[in-house]
Amino acid sequence: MSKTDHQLLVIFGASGDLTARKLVPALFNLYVARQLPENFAVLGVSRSPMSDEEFRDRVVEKSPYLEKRLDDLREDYIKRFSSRFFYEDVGGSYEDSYGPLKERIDRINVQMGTRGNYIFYLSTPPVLYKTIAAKLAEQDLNKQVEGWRRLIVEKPFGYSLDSAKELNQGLQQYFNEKQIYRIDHYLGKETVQNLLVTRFSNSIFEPLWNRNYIHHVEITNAEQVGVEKRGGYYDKSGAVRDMFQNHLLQIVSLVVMEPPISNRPEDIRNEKVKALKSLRVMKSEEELHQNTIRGQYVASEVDGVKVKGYREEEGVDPISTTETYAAIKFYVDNWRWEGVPFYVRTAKRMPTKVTEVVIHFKTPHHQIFKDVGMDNKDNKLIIRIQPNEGMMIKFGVKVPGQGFKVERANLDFYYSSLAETYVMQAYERLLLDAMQGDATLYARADEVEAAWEFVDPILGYWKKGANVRMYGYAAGVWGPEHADELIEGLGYWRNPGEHLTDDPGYCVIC
Ligand SMILES: NC(=O)C1=CN([C@@H]2O[C@H](COP(=O)(O)OP(=O)(O)OC[C@H]3O[C@@H](n4cnc5c(N)ncnc54)[C@H](OP(=O)(O)O)[C@@H]3O)[C@@H](O)[C@H]2O)C=CC1
Ligand SMILES: O=C1O[C@H](COP(=O)(O)O)[C@@H](O)[C@H](O)[C@H]1O
Repeated sequence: MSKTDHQLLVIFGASGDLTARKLVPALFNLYVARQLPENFAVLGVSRSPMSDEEFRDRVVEKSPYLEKRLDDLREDYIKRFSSRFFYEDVGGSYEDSYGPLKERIDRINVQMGTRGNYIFYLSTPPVLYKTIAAKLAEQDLNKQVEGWRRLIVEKPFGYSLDSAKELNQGLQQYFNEKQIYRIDHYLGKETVQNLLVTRFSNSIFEPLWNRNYIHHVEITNAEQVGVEKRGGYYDKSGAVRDMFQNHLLQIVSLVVMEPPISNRPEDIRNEKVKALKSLRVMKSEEELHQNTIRGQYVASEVDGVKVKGYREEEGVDPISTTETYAAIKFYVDNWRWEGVPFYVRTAKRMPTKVTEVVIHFKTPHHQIFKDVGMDNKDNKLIIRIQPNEGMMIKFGVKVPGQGFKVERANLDFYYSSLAETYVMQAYERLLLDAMQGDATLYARADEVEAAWEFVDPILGYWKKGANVRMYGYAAGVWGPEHADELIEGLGYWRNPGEHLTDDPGYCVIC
């Protein structure tokens, strides 16, 4: 295990939702698992005035997100964790001098023995990222003189290719790329990392991982919830910016990439960039029309409960044209993937929460059991990212008895079977990596820009509006039916249930 230096984590936007709901619970789990360094402190920064005690109450001692865990622990243990938290407000805006903040950081550094090692975590609205970086630099807080300095940036990384470039340049003016950690919480998921291990630590998958054996690749990211309380943010974003440009293209890059020469961060990230750059950018309106589908959930009833339509959600424009469903078909222009279609969809208000990658293998070239087999004889590898994380291979076997009746069987693995292994949540893993200076699971500037290169024309085409349909779909169904037509030759998506084995095409041998 890598060594974790003594350090101070400074969170900008510390009065916000992300800090309370994700960051502090992740730090707490690391603390309980004894993964935090001995000298570790957190300084929360926001505009709201708050004392250290009020901040400690809010994010630790009276936090609804820690409530259950705290009930099981001794009070002095919780107090010890909580006493590492401090708070400083930056006045009415983030634009005033950070002189007082620097003095506070210096004092905490001495008091807590954090040796000048600072992580600055930007969890504010993104418009402030560059300002905060500039203000930190004004106080030399970007300079690695006595300790190291790192900057973690929350998504979204831009709103378009141009704004992403502007943001990257803005940050790189003050921090060098090696100091910048762009967080994508999907990369912190064990099962997403397992894509690398499955592909590159086995000799049985990689020889088949190409156009000769793979018919198509299907990736589904479905959420049961709607936009919840984030309507204001989501309406300016939509499914493509919120999920596809970042999380799903990160998954695509891991499926598509060539084997890296080592597991060093830069070797892996170089291959991911190459993968993203090889996605065929759709240019003509015809291509965009044929290969992209957008939708929006409408009011309906799910299990007898009335569910609001997207346009009725709080913070959403009643005539909004923001998509809550996106399905995109595309190709990858390189030696390995030429001619293999990728189908990727993401949506809110689906029947269940599930994310999975399905590799559909080609049917055998010469089929001697054709007359006695099943309707659909393709082999599949299903990689379940969440929930009930695991993997399953579908293959044909002979039904015992006379003749050659073929049935499909499953070979499966569930992460839950590794019962003794503690599986870290995404933010735990990513925070710990940044604390240890490991950027493998963070997005590099060129990765983000390559993803935007692919996404920009889709959003541009949709924005034009004319002739681009917005399909309504009832909450609780698998999106617009029209999306099935995207999958040529198959005509339907795998609409998975909560469990890996929930599949209409699944059949046991009886
Ligand atoms: N919440 C989530 O689940 C996720 C959030 N993110 C990203 O993380 C970041 C933080 O998200 P979240 O915590 O939900 O955001 P919040 O809306 O809860 O706000 C975060 C902080 O920013 C400050 N703030 C809000 N509006 C302004 C403003 N106009 N000017 C200056 N400061 C402002 C607030 O503090 P104060 O008013 O006290 O200064 C608050 O502490 C965002 O970039 C978001 O996109 C990414 C993934 C998931
Ligand atoms: O980044 C985001 O991710 C969540 C989904 O994350 P998951 O880990 O629960 O799959 C999504 O709800 C949110 O809209 C988006 O901003």
